[in-house]
Amino acid sequence: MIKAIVTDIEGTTSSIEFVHKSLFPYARQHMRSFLREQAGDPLVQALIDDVEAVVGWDLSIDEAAGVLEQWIDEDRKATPLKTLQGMIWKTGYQAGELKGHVYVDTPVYLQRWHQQGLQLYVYSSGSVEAQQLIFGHSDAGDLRPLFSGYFDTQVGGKREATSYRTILSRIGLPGAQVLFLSDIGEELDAARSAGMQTCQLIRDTIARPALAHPQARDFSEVSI
Ligand SMILES: CSCCC(=O)C(=O)COP(=O)(O)O
Ligand SMILES: [Mg+2]
Repeated sequence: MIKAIVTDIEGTTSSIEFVHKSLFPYARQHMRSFLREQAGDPLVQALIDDVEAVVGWDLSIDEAAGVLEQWIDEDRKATPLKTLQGMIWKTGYQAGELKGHVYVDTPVYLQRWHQQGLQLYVYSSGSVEAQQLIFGHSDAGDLRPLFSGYFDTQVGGKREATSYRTILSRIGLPGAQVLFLSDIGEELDAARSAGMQTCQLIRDTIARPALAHPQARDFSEVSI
């Protein structure tokens, strides 16, 4: 019996278009000025140190901005980039320049599953702060009260089974009682390797069907 649902964001609760055409361009547009203004913040400096560790040499602020802009263009899921994006998006949401997209069925079924007593969690490459922002400032209002917890790449990459084992140990349930929702077959494969139940969301024609997993066109078709 399913007792918890862990959901991906991009392509699952929210559209890929919103992430790639609104969120990523917003972060790219503001990355350089954000780094220039916030370089004195020890957290920002530590994130730049993490970028330097990946590229293998010291970077000026402008060079770091150039690397991070390139990573945005390449859709890299690097943790320092994801943390910085969340910090930049926070300003955008607070200024009303960003509104978190969720599909119309997303709040309806999150609410229904929550009322049924299921525990709801998020696992996204976006930072925990970014996850709380998109659901806190969503088209359907503040959805954060529905969630019991959030996981990002601090637990590991989404295509690695060990990440899902870590999530299971944090949730405190066996994999057989946890359903993972995602649009990406490799993520579902990794979750299943860790023992989780899976369902692939095929929201649009961009999605690549992974026939090894049950499929749903929206949350109304997800079988609990
Ligand atoms: C938290 S909203 C931004 C999502 C994001 O940055 C991203 O890279 C999409 O990752 P996901 O794991 O949700 O597909
Ligand atoms: Mg996704």
